[in-house]
Amino acid sequence: MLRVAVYGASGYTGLELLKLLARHPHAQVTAVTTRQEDTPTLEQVHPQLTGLFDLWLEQLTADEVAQRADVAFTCLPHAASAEVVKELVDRGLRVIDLSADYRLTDRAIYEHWYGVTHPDPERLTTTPYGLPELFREEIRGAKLVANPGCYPTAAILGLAPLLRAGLIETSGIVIDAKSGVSGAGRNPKQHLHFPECNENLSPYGVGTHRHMPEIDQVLSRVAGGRSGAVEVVFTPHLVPMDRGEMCTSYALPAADVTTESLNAALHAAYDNEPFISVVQTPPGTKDVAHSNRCHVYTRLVRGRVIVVSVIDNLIKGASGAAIQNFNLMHGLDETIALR
Ligand SMILES: NC(=O)C1=CN([C@@H]2O[C@H](COP(=O)(O)OP(=O)(O)OC[C@H]3O[C@@H](n4cnc5c(N)ncnc54)[C@H](OP(=O)(O)O)[C@@H]3O)[C@@H](O)[C@H]2O)C=CC1
Ligand SMILES: CC(=O)N[C@@H](CCC(=O)OP(=O)(O)O)C(=O)O
Repeated sequence: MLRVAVYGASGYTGLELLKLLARHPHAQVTAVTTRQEDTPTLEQVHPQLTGLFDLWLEQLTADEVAQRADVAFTCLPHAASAEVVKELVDRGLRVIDLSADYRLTDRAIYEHWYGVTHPDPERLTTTPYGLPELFREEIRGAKLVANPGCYPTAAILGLAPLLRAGLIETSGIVIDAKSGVSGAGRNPKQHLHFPECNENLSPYGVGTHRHMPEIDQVLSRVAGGRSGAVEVVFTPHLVPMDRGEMCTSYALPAADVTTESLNAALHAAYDNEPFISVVQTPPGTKDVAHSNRCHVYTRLVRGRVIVVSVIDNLIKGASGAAIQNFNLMHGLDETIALR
């Protein structure tokens, strides 16, 4: 049995993670942390967890956590997360970081897009990017894994097999993305207030969203330097629904591509993957809601390749992927607690 600590347990990814951990046969949650002075029970913070854990949220030092846990999930905002992660890794814990802190391998790019000094830059080049469908072997046995962002997960899963197969050009990729409001976390903000976001559809972070360099980095690696680095145009939209995420991506075909050859490349990549399905009718976010699944759909239309991918932002886009990485890091069946 692995003893598990969850940092930032009061948030949305913390909640989803705890629901999955509650049914994990090899995990026992022994610590849940908060910055707050009072110590509510998990049930008070998340009534959905009633009866599942006998735990209080606590302010704990890294030394205290190291005595109680073998593994930690850090469900914290970026920058705050790396401050904690470095202390835990130094004390021998394995860590799955749900924040963006270890995803970008270049410190200068991180500091440019996030506007903060990286608290633990030495680990940036050695931390695997936790997308098992692309980097499974690097994740196996790793001490620290960078869980991907939700939008990058959906976008990359749609585009990577087509890039790798040489079916799309590296330049000219456009990603039109949509997310439910839980993607922004539980902390209230004005644009997430019900009268502001209900019955409204709005783009944000146009040209400035920090997931753009993350997608570029991973797709450039997948393309293997073919025609230089990938630079996508990525525009996210906030959709008035609780959860779910869709990326509709457009790319230029690189060769004599057909809808059949596009589908063949996706099938070759995903037919043995437990959580990815290539579908033949346009997918919707409800098809994968509350699951660790991603559905991918592709067509060639008027000389453009279209790829649609859907995930649940809180599961395959965050906590489900974190459990998948936890399983891989510990040599367990990757699908435990996720089927
Ligand atoms: N929501 C999503 O769909 C996804 C989120 N992520 C990433 O996962 C991480 C967690 O996200 P999410 O659960 O949505 O966020 P939430 O805002 O819902 O929860 C984060 C928790 O972290 C704690 N916290 C907040 N600020 C700080 C701080 N400065 N220092 C330490 N602790 C803090 C808070 O707990 P307390 O007040 O009790 O201390 C809070 O409840 C973030 O990095 C996010 O970007 C990644 C993929 C998808
Ligand atoms: C709707 C909404 O606001 N979504 C978030 C995505 C959260 C996420 O996955 O971001 P991390 O990179 O921090 O993990 C955003 O656009 O910032």
